[in-house]
Amino acid sequence: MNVNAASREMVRAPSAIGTTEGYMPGFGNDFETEALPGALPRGQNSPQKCNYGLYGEQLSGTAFTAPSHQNERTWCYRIRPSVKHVGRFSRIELPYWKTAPHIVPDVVSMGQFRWDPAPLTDEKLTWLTGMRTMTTAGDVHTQTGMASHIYLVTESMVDDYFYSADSELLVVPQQGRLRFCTELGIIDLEPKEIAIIPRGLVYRVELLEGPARGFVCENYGQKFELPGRGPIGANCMANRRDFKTPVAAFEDREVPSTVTVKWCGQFHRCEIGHSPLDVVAWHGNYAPCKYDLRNYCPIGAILFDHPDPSIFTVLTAPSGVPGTANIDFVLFRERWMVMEHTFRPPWYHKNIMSELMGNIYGQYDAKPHGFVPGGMSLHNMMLPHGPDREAFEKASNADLVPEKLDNTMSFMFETRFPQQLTEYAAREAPLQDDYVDCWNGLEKKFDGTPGVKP
Ligand SMILES: O=C(O)Cc1cc(O)ccc1O
Ligand SMILES: [Fe+2]
Repeated sequence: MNVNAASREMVRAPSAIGTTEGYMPGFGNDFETEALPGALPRGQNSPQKCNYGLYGEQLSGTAFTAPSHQNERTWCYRIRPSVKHVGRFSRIELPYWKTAPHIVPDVVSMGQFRWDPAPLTDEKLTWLTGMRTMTTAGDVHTQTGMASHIYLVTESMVDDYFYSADSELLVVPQQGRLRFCTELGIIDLEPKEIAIIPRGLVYRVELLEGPARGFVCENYGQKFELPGRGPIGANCMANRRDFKTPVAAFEDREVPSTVTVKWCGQFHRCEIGHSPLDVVAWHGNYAPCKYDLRNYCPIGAILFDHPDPSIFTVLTAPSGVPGTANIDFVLFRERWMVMEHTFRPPWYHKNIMSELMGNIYGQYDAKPHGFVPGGMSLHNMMLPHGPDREAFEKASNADLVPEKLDNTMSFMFETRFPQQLTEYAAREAPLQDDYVDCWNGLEKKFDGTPGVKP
């Protein structure tokens, strides 16, 4: 049966009761969904013959023997097994997408850096050709560390599919709208939302509204999960119910197509005669999802002092050392500042973790100017940083009435590993050569006499 041969639209499962159209709620839930009635086997994973002539196949996101609360896998019922979606591979180059370990001779990564937004372009760029690595950390071969990228997308991937064996991708759009057509369903993504694309999942990215620009955290390590809330309790921060996983969708397209695989930092491509997005039904807990950052409920200081930014963690990817993340994804969004007798912006500090930040929209309190939407900054391991002079003077002299920080959304990819700049970040991207001067004007106020100084 060729249900959908002529159409570019995938056949999507009807949404179940209680779901937003096209998505099922919950983070890490055990989902089940079918795009054709009866396609999902009942009561077992491997029937002798699957309905509709489908093939059963398991996608394992954790070791078979991972503890049950961490164990993630999904059972797919598909038109062809995945092994028919690959042929003979040949290596291709995507020169702007780099992988750790990647240390460029003559590029100095030790320091504080800031970039203006990567300029939008008329050049034809897809999700693959438009990916530009800014930093890498750790080592993909040992499944530790991460890379940060910016993407510029001006055209859709057509009959061209991709998966990363190296990593899960956390996508943070800043401009434009993208559609991720994946093996497990369709995710539409726009600024103020994020998506998680699991390791090994095949997809193509279509441009819904362009040009599109955004940030990506490529996680080589253990998957992102929700942070423990400790004494905060069972609610607030990111709530599980606000994550959305797509319902099953498939296409039965027999056209010349390509599949590109990222594997240990190299890219390999093969040609096949059909779309690999042919999963008609699936069940399991290893799946892509999206989350609307406007649902993030920040917790903060309600009397005095400025807490550590870990209170704003949306997602954390563990490193194996308890409490020390491979990556924390941290969100600085709209919130009230009410602290009394307090310097309210971030304090001056040096951090063993390295801090890669991006601005989605608005103004960030520690850097009122220069850190602009689409821009990025890096405060690398144990390099001091904090508010610029303007922010310091303003906050030191402000009338401490309750104040709403409005129209602001920045984020941080914070990793336990030092981040190495790519050649692109150091030489091609719009690096602000004068960034460190933002602290130059900080005055010596000390004059040896006691008392508060102007
Ligand atoms: O450096 C930054 O701007 C990020 C940050 C914010 C904050 O509120 C406290 C510490 C911190 O590193
Ligand atoms: Fe910081």
